[in-house]
Amino acid sequence: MGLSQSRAVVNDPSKLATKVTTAVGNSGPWKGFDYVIVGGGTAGCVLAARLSENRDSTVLLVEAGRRSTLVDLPTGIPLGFSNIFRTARDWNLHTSKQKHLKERETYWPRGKILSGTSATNALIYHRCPPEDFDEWVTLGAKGWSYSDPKQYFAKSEAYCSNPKWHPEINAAEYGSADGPWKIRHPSETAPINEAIIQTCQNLGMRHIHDMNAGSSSLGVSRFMGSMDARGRRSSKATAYLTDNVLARPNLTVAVDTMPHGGRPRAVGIEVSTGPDSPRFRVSAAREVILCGGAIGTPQVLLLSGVGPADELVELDIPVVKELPAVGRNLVDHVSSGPLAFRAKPGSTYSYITNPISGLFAMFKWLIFGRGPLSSMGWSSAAFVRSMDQTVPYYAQGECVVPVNDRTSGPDVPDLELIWFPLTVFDDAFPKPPPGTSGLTLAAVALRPESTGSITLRSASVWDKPVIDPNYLSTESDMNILVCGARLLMRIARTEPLASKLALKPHATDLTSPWWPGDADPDWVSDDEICDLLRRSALPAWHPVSSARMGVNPEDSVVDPELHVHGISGLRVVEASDFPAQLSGHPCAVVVAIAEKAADMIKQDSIM
Ligand SMILES: Cc1cc2nc3c(=O)[nH]c(=O)nc-3n(C[C@H](O)[C@H](O)[C@H](O)COP(=O)(O)OP(=O)(O)OC[C@H]3O[C@@H](n4cnc5c(N)ncnc54)[C@H](O)[C@@H]3O)c2cc1C
Repeated sequence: MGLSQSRAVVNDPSKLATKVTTAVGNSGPWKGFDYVIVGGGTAGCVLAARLSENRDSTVLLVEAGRRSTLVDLPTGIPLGFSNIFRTARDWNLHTSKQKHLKERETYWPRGKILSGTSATNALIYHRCPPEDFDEWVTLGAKGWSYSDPKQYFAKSEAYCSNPKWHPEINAAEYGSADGPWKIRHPSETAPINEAIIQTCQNLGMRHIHDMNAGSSSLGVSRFMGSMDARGRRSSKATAYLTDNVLARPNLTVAVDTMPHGGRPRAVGIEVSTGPDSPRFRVSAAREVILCGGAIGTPQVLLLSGVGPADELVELDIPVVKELPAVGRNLVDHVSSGPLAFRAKPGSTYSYITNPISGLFAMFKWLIFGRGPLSSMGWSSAAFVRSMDQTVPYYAQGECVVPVNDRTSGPDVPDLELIWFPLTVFDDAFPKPPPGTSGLTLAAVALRPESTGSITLRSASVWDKPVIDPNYLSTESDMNILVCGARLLMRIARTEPLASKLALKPHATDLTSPWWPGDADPDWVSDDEICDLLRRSALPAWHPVSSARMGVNPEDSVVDPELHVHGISGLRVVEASDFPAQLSGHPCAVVVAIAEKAADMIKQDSIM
C-alpha cells in the first residue's frame, strides 16, 4: 500500500522519498506510494483527487512549480491571464527558429504552478465537435468515441447558469451543480462583442446558442468559461485540490520538485528541487502516471530512455525502450497573431489600460466579482470551413486559394475567428500609445497539416527541450490563414461592427501597427497577407499528440488505456495523448481524459 504520511503540500523531497546516497544509487527499499503522478497540471490535479478518493491507495503528486499564493492573484482574474506570462509561474518557453515565420522564435507560455496551464489559460470551456472523437477511434483510440468523454465532461462540470443567457442553454446537457469544475457564461462582455456576433450573422453565419451541446459546430457563439459566480477562475487546483481533498492522509503533493527519470518497469521516479540539490527516489507500487503536458512528458520519457533510439544514443542516454513516436507528431493550432483594428471609444475595454480606470476595475472585481476583469477577453468566436464557398472570403464569394480538407467531418470547422476587446500587439509591430482604443481579431487554423517535434537539448531535465512545431510549413495551412485574415477584414467592414471601428480607407503602409485593420479585403493581395502572416503568426498554444494514442508502437506512444507501449506500470494522461488535433479548445477534453483515466486506473487496481 505504500506510505501514508502527509496531509500537506510539501517542498522537501526528504519527507517523501529516499535520498540517493551513491552514484549508482540505492538498491532500495525506497519510500513509496501506490501511484506517483508527475505533473500537477490540468490532468494531474484531476487524477490526484480522483485516485485518492480510494482511501486504501496512497498517491503522490509531483509538480515542478509552486502552489498558488496571494502573489498569484492575477491567475484568478479572468481578463488578467496574460499577467502570468514570463513570470516565475511560467515555463517561459520559446520555439526554435521557425523557418516559415521569418526565422522567429515564438514565445510559448505554459503554467509552472499547481494547476498547470489551467491556471494561466484564457478560460474558454469547449467540449469540441463530436466528430473529432469519432475520428480518434478510426485512428486506433478504441473506447474514445464522443459518448465516452461526454459522460466525463458531465462528471467534471459544475454548471452554473447565468440568467442573461440561461434561456439559450439546456442545463440538462451539463453535469450537476455540485461537480468540481465551475463553468458558466461570464457576467460581462464588452459591448463590441454583441456587434461582432451580429455582424457574423449578417455575413451568413448561423448563431449557435450552445456550442457544447454537440449538435452544431459551425457558426458564431458565445463561450462559456471556467469560472465561478464570483467572476473568479476555476482552475484545476481550485476545483479538484480543495482543502478537503488536500487534507486526505493518503494524498501527498510535492511542489517545486522535478523528476530526473524512471526505471525499466516504471517502479518509481527520482526527484530533486534543483540541478545541484540531492536526489531522492520514490517508488510506485502500482503505477507512475505522467501528466507533464505535451512538452514536459516527452521530455521526461526521453530522459528515462524511452524514445527514438538514435536521439537517445546521441545524448548517451541508455535506451530502455525504443519508441520512435515519443516527441514526434507534435501539432499545435497556429493563429494569424493579433490583428489590431482602431475602435471608437466606448465599446471596448481599452479604457482599463489607464491606471485609474484599471484600479477602479480591480476594486469592482475584488468586491463584486463584476466588471471588465471578470470577463474572459476571448469571449466569443466564429467557426467556419475554409473551403465553404458560401463564406465571403473573397469579393466574388468563392475561395480561390487551394486548401486541403483535413476536417473530421463535413460540419466541422478548420478555421476559428476570435476577438478580444483590447489591442494586443506582438513584437512584429510597434505599439501605439497606451489607452488607444482598439479591438484585436485573430484567425486560428484548427487542423494544420504541419507537424513538428519535441527533442532534447541535453541529457539534463533542467535544460528546456527544443520545441519545433514547424508552423505554416505547407501551402494549404498558409492558405487557410489567408482566408481567415481576409474574412476578419471583411467582418470589420460590415455593419454593425463597421460603425464602431475607426478604419481608414485602404492603407498601404505595411509596417503600421494598424495596417491589418486598415487593409480593405477587396484591395489587398494574397501576397501581402502572406507576408503579414509570416511576420505576425503565433502559436495558439494548444500543443497535442507528442505521445499520441494508437495501436502501433511505430507511430504512437500509448495504447487506448493510455499505457506506454511495452512498459508496464507507466501511463501518460494529458494533451499529448490526443491521436489528432481537435477543432476547438482542448482544456475540457484534457479534464475528460483525466476523469476517464482515473476510472480505468481504479478499475485495474481491483482486477
Ligand atoms: C496562454 C494559453 C491560453 C489557453 N487558453 C485556453 C482556453 O481558453 N481554453 C482551452 O480549452 N485551452 C486553452 N489553452 C490550452 C490548455 O490550457 C492546455 O491544453 C491544457 O491546460 C493542457 O493540460 P495538460 O494537463 O496537458 O498540461 P498542463 O496543464 O500544462 O500541466 C502540466 C504540468 O506538469 C508540470 N510539469 C511539466 N514538466 C514537469 C516535470 N518535469 N516535473 C514536474 N512537473 C512538470 C507543469 O508545471 C504543469 O503544472 C491555453 C493555453 C495557453 C498557454
